[in-house]
Parts: sequence; C-alpha cells; structure tokens
Amino acid sequence: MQEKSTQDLERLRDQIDDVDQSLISLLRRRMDLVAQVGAVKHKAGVPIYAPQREASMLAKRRNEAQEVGISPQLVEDILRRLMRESYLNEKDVGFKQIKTDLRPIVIVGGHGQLGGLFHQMLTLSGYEVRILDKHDWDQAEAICDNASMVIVSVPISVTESVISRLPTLADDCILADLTSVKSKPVAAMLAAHKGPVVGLHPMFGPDVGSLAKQLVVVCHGRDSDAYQWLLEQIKIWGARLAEADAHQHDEAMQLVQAMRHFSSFVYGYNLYKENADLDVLLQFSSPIYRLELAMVGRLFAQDAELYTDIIFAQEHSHDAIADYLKRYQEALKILQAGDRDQFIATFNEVGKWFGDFAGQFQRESRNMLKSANDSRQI
Ligand SMILES: C=C(O[C@@H]1C=C(C(=O)O)C=C[C@H]1O)C(=O)O
Repeated sequence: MQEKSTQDLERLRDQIDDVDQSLISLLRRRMDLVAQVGAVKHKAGVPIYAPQREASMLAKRRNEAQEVGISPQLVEDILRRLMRESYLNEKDVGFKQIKTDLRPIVIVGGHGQLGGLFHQMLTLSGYEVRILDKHDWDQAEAICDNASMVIVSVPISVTESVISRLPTLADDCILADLTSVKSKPVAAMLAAHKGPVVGLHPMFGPDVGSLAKQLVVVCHGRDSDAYQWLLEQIKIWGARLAEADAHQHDEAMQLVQAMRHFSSFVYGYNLYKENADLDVLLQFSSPIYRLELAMVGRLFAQDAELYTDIIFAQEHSHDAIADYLKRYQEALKILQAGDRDQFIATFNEVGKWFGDFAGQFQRESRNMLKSANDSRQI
C-alpha cells in the first residue's frame, strides 16, 4: 500500500477506535441506569423482564435508525443483546419476596445443578432455604421439620422413590418437583402428601444465567391457591409460565425432548462410528452445519445419565422414535429409487403443512445463522 493510503487508513482507524471508546462509555452509562431500574423494580416487586417496554422501545429505536440510514435490524440486534445483559445485572440486586411470612423451604437435591439454581433464586428473593441431599437422609425429618415447601429436584430415575421416602410433611406444606416428565411425579406427590401439590418443568438448563424470558411449565396438582405466590415469584424472576395437563405435557415432550435428544445422540454416535474428522468438518461447515454440530456437540458435553433418563423416562418415546425410523426408511427408499419427483412432491407436501410456521422459522434461524457465522474464528 502507498504511504498516503496507509496514513489515511490509520487516521480513519484511530477515529473508529475513538467512536468505539465512546460506545463503551455510553454502555457503562446505560448499565448504571439499568442497575437503578433494577433497584426500583426490586423494591416495587416488578418483574425484571418488561416485554411491553421492550417492544415499544425497539419500535421507536428502529424508526429512529431508519431515519438516519442505519439498518433497523442492526439496532434491534444490539439492543436485544444489551437487554440480555440487563437481565443478568438486574438479578444481582435480588428480587422482591412475594411471600414474606414463610417458614423454611427445603430443596431435595439442592446441590444439583437445577436445584442449585432454584436455591440461588429463592435465596436472592429472601427465603430461607435448606438442602436435603443424597447423604442427608438420616436427618430428613429434621431438615423437613416445619418446612413450608419441599421442592424435589433429583434425577428422573429416582424422582418417584425420593418422593415416597419423604417424611410426613405439614398439611399446609407445598410439595413441588422440577422433573422433565410430569405425570408420574405429580401422581407420586399426590399419593405421598395430603397438602398442596404442583409439578414444575423448567424448560431450560442450569446454565441460563437469568430466568428472563425462560419458560416454566406448571402442572397443577392440588390446592393451587396455596402455591399461587410461588408462581408469582417465578414471574418476578422474569420467567413465563405455561399451564399444562401432565399427560399432555409428557406427550409433547416425546417430540420436544425424547425425540430431539435421541436424534442428536444418533447423529453424534454416527459421527463417532464414521470417525469423522471434526476439524475438517468445521473447516468446511456452512453456518447451518455449524449450528447442527453445536447442537449435537453440546449434548455430549453434558451429563449422560440426565439425557439417558429424559429419553428413557417417556413410556411411549420408543414408539415415536420407531415411527421416525419408519419415515427415515421411507425417505431413504425414495432416494435409493432415484425418484426425484416423489421427493419434491413430499417436500412440498411437508412445506405446505408447515404453512406460515416455515417462514417464521426461517426468519428466526436467520439471526442464529448470522451469529454462528460471527463466532467463526477464521
Ligand atoms: C431496564 C429495564 O428492564 C429490562 C431491560 C431493558 C433494557 O435494557 O432496556 C428494558 C426492559 C426490561 O426488560 C426496564 O424495565 O426499563
């Protein structure tokens, strides 16, 4: 490059550095303001996540961006990323305690990952939390004595037996669980305890950081008035609640969880058997393939027993998976027969069935693909 061009480039780059530094100061100012909002919300008992405020703010900023010739999507992306940061920071202030006159809460399995997250959230909300872990059963009576709520957060394979081992709880004690399946645990809780019962399924892993925008499925067991405060508390943490019948929940989970994880498992198993060279695959990966590898790879970074239990716990999941295998074979036959027309016809038939959702999923995945590409090193 000519000396003049090099100098021009350097001067411009210096100015960009200045702008970026100003952005950092602005971000610091924004975070301080958000922290103050957090403190006000904490006092008032308002949820961290304010969807209406976000929607109106995004709409205004998108318009303003457009007016000065900046892509509205760019501004929305940046603001959404900042808001995600806000949820994390607001959390540190603690949360409004919805029920103040509560006796201690016991988390069975409170040293586990999800139990630990609930321990943290309840403690940040001012509740007294005790833990009953697998080595504490000789003291179970003492730990559960006078408890106002017992939350069972143990591996699926032992949930029912743990519930049946619990000491007799006070009649007004709430019994809840956090298991990924709901019918059997809820039935076991109703059988083991005369008081209020609720089944919860947090639809996220323990590494979420904040519960803002996360989903918790609620399966009512008995005496829902008694645990209404718990649901309000979870909303204060920013989560969304979805009520479901336990059987309906379990049926949906066959596709959402058992089948999903089983397919990822087989995909990973196949890569292993083929002894695929992951470095080479990554090198040639398209963004969608990177996302797929990320989805499959992250499964194997986690606990084998947890996922095995999720897949095995569903009585009918092997039927759903066998159906899937049948369709795989059908599609393979079309491929082996070289029947291009049939393949296209089936493709279009499925596309029609997806309807508007197909477009929605394409739009949603577009952003994910872009960030998969952004995180590429080379
Ligand atoms: C800061 C607030 O809390 C959250 C974070 C927001 C942000 O970072 O702009 C906006 C709305 C809320 O979801 C607020 O309510 O204003």
